[in-house]
Amino acid sequence: MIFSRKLLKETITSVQKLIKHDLNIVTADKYIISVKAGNGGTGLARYNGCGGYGGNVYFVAKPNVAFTDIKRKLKSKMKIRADPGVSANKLGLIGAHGKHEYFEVPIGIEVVDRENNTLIARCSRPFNKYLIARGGEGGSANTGYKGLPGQALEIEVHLKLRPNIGLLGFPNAGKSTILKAFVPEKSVKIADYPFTTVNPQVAFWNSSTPSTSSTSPLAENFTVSLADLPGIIEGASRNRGRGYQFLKHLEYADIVLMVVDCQGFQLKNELDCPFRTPLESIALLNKEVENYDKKLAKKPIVLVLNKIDLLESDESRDNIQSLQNLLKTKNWWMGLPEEFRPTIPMRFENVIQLSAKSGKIEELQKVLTGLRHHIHALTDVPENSNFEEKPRKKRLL
Ligand SMILES: Nc1nc2c(ncn2[C@@H]2O[C@H](COP(=O)(O)OP(=O)(O)OP(=O)(O)O)[C@@H](O)[C@H]2O)c(=O)[nH]1
Ligand SMILES: [Mg+2]
Repeated sequence: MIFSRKLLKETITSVQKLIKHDLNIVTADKYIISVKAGNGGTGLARYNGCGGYGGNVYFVAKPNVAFTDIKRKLKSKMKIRADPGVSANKLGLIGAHGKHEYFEVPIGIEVVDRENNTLIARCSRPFNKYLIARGGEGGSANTGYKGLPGQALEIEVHLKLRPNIGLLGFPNAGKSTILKAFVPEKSVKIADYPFTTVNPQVAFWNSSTPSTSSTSPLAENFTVSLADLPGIIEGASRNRGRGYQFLKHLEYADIVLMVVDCQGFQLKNELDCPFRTPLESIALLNKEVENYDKKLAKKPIVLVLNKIDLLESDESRDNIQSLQNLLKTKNWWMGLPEEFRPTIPMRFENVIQLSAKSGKIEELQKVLTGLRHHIHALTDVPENSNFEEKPRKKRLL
């Protein structure tokens, strides 16, 4: 009996651990939902009766809602509906308004209208409500006593991670190995083939470095979130290799950690996948990032030249040293052929040589700690919603 209790406790603990671990793996970061606001109720022409307005559909940003809760609540139908307005009749000349639908979503999601690919709302303010679809006007003399239809639209909701530090690089560069070096207790999938990481995953690193600045909110002991993203490939900004879905997670990153294999990169040993030197890889990553979003190329970026333990000759070590020196200059890209040159060349905050596999990442940690003035506390949510609500018209009757 005692034994089985112990076993049960152990099982519960390991399941809890697993769940905790799973929460940090982002298995879904986009849903498609059909939204329909309520139709207006019909009026009654003979008695000048007015139908009620249809209900609106709102999203309410809530801190304790997870992205996957959306799917859990909507199940496979993925539909959100608000009530129609009540029609006028002889006994009730003013029809009641339809009930609004308030749907809870996690903070930070973005809502895009699929028809014209426009951003409808950025749900960034906790407990704020965001109008997604407006209910139809109730029938009255204005509308010829017809109830107007509520807005109907198909939307995409996007989860964008807000990591303090986002890892960027071609496949196999060693991004996950770096994450693992930061958080050795986390189970991270690492392998010697491209696309090992298929879903973004987030880890938390606690730095207990003594404070040098009294102004930083994160002085002394601070925790930063790191997002390990799947490797992108050339053409990622045109969504090749689902690149768009991964680059979007860097939009809100405070610092981008760009990782490049110091021996260069080739996706496959095939003609249409040419070998890229480390410098070409960096320039191509720069181009992908700027094509996706110019603002991204201007973020604070730390560049890691990884796998230096694989450099065998003095000559190759010297070459990497010269490359490191070149990358610290403003015009690092100028010697490249035209097709590699970025439009917005990145200015690296720092360039580091590393062997992530060895786990010795103190220098990188020091550099990131030195950049903590760029890092927002994990609770900060930038506010930039400008969506205004239009009140329902007052009716005279
Ligand atoms: N020798 C050496 N190998 C490394 C180093 N860092 C990573 N590797 C190896 O490189 C391979 C790829 O490492 P990952 O960390 O999975 O690379 P990734 O960038 O996360 O790859 P994707 O998830 O496919 O984008 C693995 O076999 C690692 O063990 C390093 O510093 N030195
Ligand atoms: Mg990986």
